[in-house]
Amino acid sequence: MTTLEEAAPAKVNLFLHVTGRRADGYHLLDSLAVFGPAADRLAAAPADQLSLTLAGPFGESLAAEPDNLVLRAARTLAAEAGVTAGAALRLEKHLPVASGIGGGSADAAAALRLLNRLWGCALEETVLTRLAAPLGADIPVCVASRPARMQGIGEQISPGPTLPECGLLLVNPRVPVATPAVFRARQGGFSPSATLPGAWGSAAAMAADLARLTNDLEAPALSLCPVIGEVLAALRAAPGCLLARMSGSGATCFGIFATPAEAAAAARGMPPAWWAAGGALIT
Ligand SMILES: C[C@](O)(CO)[C@H](O)COP(=O)(O)OP(=O)(O)OC[C@H]1O[C@@H](n2ccc(N)nc2=O)[C@H](O)[C@@H]1O
Ligand SMILES: Nc1ncnc2c1ncn2[C@@H]1O[C@H](COP(=O)(O)OP(=O)(O)OP(=O)(O)O)[C@@H](O)[C@H]1O
Repeated sequence: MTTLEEAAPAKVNLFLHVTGRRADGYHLLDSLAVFGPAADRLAAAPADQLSLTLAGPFGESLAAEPDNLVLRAARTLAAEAGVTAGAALRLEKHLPVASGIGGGSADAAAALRLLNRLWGCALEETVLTRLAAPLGADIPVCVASRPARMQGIGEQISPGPTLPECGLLLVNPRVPVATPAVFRARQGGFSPSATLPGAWGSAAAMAADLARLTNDLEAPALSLCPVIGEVLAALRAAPGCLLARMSGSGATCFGIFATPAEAAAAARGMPPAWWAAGGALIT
């Protein structure tokens, strides 16, 4: 039987400015999303019914319920393409849940790509991106899983600067953080949109520019989950760390390094009770 597979890489917000708020309460953002160095894996085999099983180190933190984003994405695609077949889906969960690196969003986007192939729908990437938007603000950018600028509430996607080869380290203290609570805890006004170059020639140049920008959700997330401060301090103390910041609504924080090997070495130096993954940023 044919089994197809897709990787669902972590999404990392290198900066995240909250630039405004819509009448429906959703926030307008300006962010640069990049992907790597850890991923969930989704596999699909043909079947009459739609089903989902969970595996992997974080599989037990989720229930394979109908509201799992993978199944919601599958139903959305089937409805759009008029598919009546099912699929036996298996999600291997390597990314911590509710952690600011869009694990559920990456899984949903992977489901769209995977079932588009399994069911022979042949929908263009732009169509999958449009289908993704109502499922969650982070899902459109995860469809291509390529570095991209996110604006609007996340659905306006455009190419970001050309990125240098560099290393990325992700560290999560194993404390889940709920995205709506972080947006609610935010105080103060809005930030301007960022001005970005067309390309960064080195990790150091990228880190220097990013240091002038912020993650506006870092302060509210810290107020709800103080251990984030310890994660940031550990990253800043790691040899070769050029910049440390929180991703998305937290609690995962990232460090930028000149090389993937330095990021992987720094991962081995993090406290064993935390989740850490170091390697290459997908350019
Ligand atoms: C913080 C980010 O991770 C940055 O990439 C995303 O904006 C969040 O994306 P997400 O988790 O896919 O968000 P959704 O599942 O669509 O929304 C969860 C909740 O976050 C808040 N939310 C989300 C996105 C956004 N632009 N403004 C918001 O205010 C809303 O309260 C919403 O009910
Ligand atoms: N396949 C899935 N993987 C992870 N979470 C899922 C999935 N399906 C549904 N969810 C629900 O979505 C919520 C958010 O999970 P997710 O891991 O995507 O958050 P996040 O990393 O904070 O995302 P973001 O960076 O987009 O804010 C979880 O609380 C979980 O109950």
